[in-house]
Formats: sequence, C-alpha cells, structure tokens
Amino acid sequence: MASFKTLDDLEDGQRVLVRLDLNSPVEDGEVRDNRRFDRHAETVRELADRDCAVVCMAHQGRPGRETFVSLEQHADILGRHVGKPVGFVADTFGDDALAAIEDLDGGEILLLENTRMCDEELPEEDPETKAETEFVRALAPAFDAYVNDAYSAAHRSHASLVGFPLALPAYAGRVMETEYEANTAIAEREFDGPVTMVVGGTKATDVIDVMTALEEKVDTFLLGGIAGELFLRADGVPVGRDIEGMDLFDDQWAENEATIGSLLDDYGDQIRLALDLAFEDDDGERAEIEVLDIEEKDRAFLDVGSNTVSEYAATIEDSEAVFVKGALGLFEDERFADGTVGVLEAIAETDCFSVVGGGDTSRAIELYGMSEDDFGHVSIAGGAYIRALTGERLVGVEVLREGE
Ligand SMILES: Nc1ncnc2c1ncn2[C@@H]1O[C@H](COP(=O)(O)OP(=O)(O)O)[C@@H](O)[C@H]1O
Ligand SMILES: O=C(OP(=O)(O)O)[C@H](O)COP(=O)(O)O
Repeated sequence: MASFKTLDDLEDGQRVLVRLDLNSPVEDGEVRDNRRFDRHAETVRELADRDCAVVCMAHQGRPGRETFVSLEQHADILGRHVGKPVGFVADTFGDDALAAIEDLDGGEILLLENTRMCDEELPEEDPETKAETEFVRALAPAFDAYVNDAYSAAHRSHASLVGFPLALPAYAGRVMETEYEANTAIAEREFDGPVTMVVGGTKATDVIDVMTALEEKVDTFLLGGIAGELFLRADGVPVGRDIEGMDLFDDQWAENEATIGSLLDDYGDQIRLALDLAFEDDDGERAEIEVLDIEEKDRAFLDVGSNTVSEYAATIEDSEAVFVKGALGLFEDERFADGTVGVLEAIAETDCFSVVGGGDTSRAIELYGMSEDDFGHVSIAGGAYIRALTGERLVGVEVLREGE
C-alpha cells in the first residue's frame, strides 16, 4: 500500500541511522516508560539482529519546556525493551558523536543526544534546506542508510526527519509502516452513524488547526484539557493558565482567541465544552466547580468534572465512531484521571469503532488497567494521526516516498 521502501528492502549488515520518536512524559525529571519504547524496540531489535550497526536519534520535549531533557534515561529504557544494551553519547553530530558511531560494530546499538539540542533541527524549513544543514552533512557520511520509524513526528519538517532522506538511501521502519497503513485506512473509512472526537491535551494549537478541517467528518467535538480551557476562555469563562513554558494564554492569546472565536461562531453547535472542572483544594483533595460559578481566574484546573464526564459518556454511547486526541486532565495524577479514564471506559464499553492517539494519551490505557483490545486502534501518534485523518500528507512520509 505504501509507496516507500521498508526494512524488507534493506540489506543486512549496514550502518544505519534510525529516527525514532521517544518523546515521553517527564515527571520530576524522570522519563516515564510508554508505548513508544516498546513499539520502536521492534524496529531496533530487527536491525541489530540483522547485524546492522544501529545509531538512533530522537527528540524529547521542546526548548523552554520542563520536558526538554537529555536522552540518557531513554537509552536505558529502550535497552530494556530491545533486550540488548543501548549505548548513549551526549552529543548530536560533533566529534564525540562521530567517534562513538565509528566505534560501533554490527549488532550494537547507540542513541545520540536529543536532536532538538542541535540548533539546526527545529526551524520548520523545506527538506532541501534541511539536507544542507551541518547536522545532516556531518552525520550522513558515517552511514549506508537512513530509517525513519517516527511516524508520530512525521508532520514536522525538522532536519532529522526530512533532511537525511535526501542525503542517504531512505527506508520506513516497522512502526512507520504499520502506523501509516492503519491511519491512512482509517482516514478513508466512512461511517453511517454519528462520529465524535474527544479533543484535549496540552498541544492546543495543533488540535485547533485540524478541527476546521474535520468539521465535515466529525459530528461532535468533546473538549477538555488545556485545549478545552482555551475554548472556555474564548467563550468568556475566566480560566486558563500556561503550563510548562507555553504561552497559549498570554503571548499567543490574541491569535488563539480570534481562531477559536471563529470556530465557535461557525461550528458552535458541534463543539461541546466542559460543564464543570476539577481542581486541588486547600487540603490537597480533588474538588469540583460548575463552570457557570467560576467568577475569576484564581486557580489551575486539572480535569473536567463529573457532570461533564457523564454528558460526554452519553454522547459516546450513541456514537458510531470515536476518535480521541489528548487527555481531558492531568491523568498521571490519580486525583485528576476521572475525565480521561471515564471517557476511555465509555468507549471501551460500547461497540463503536475507536482510535486513541497520542504518546501521552495512549499511556492512560495501560496505566488504568484497560485493554488495548477494547479499542479499534491505539496509535502512538497524536498530531500526526489527526492530520492524517484530515487527509493531510505528512512531510516526513512524503520525503520517504520521493526517494522511491
Ligand atoms: N488541565 C490540565 N492541566 C495539565 N495537564 C493536562 C491538563 N489536561 C491534560 N493535560 C496533560 O495533557 C497531556 C497529553 O497532552 P498532549 O501532549 O497534547 O497529548 P498526546 O501526547 O497524547 O498527543 C497529558 O500528559 C495530561 O497530563
Ligand atoms: O509527541 C509528539 O506528538 P504528539 O504529542 O502529537 O503525539 C511528537 O513527538 C511530536 O512532538 P512535537 O509536537 O513537540 O513536535
């Protein structure tokens, strides 16, 4: 189905540069294991078993956010999933990285430092420009082939994703292959009954952009998380606080307000906002407040409230298909997991077709004892999967195809 080369086309014993997406939740400086590690481990193990020298690259967080940390811990976690040691070098493409790559034998695995610590990685530029960066020009000659397994980052035109395929023979890894096929098939599927999309999480601008594109495909959007707070604020409710170095509610507010205001004007009937919200009270307990009773912006809201969960669950019960992108609250803290878990349980209990996406959100399924078998597809991609739903082509996939 996909028109790119896969690992089936790659010769054994090559020196390969492999782009993974190990972007993970980080709590108090500790990187949390999640589905991305065990999915990517399959690609890495196969390459090592085929006697390739496997050098992995990945990013973590965004500069300025608390989750922007080194990949040292990721190497240990990945090694546990692969079942082989994964070495780590705290360098992206300098002398230390090149020396460690040269030392690597067939069957061995190395992880380079966070790609976003390299200045040339991030600015969104076209693949040709990215291929000309020092980052790509310095690393590419050390390899025979490039493998992109990071479907979940394929919507970003960053050097490690789009520059290398122009500099080296390029292949799709196993995760890239299966996620591409599943998400493309889902995007083409038609449903007879109501289609619902649960929209939450912290990457609010990502989801706002695709809601307009999905307006015909989705009958009802159920909003929560930080994304939901943006909509509530645009609707006149005094909520919203920036977390983790974001500036959704301050610097970017004027722009966000205008976009959300027109979404509410144009598709207000399809968009449902929380009726109540949860916060931490003075005793450290979960407390709830009706949205209509919120008079001033004086606290952080960490989940949707119980009335909202009941309303959203009822809509899900009547749906033919449900798509989830982003958590409805800070589910990693049990006190604020009710929204996310309530919605996921409602989906699991009905026989609707469902997709749960996002590196963080998909983690809630195993954290709260649910089974992936109760969902149609659990994707480790968030932003990439909702873009795929709109029919948008992902630049990281396109550039692999062009190499065909
Ligand atoms: N009200 C909230 N306050 C703080 N964090 C929140 C809130 N609502 C959701 N989150 C966080 O959003 C994260 C998921 O968001 P996001 O990164 O956009 O999704 P994903 O990685 O699943 O695509 C979860 O880790 C959750 O803790
Ligand atoms: O975690 C990711 O996306 P996701 O949260 O939409 O699944 C990807 O690693 C992309 O990260 P980015 O949104 O910081 O570019």
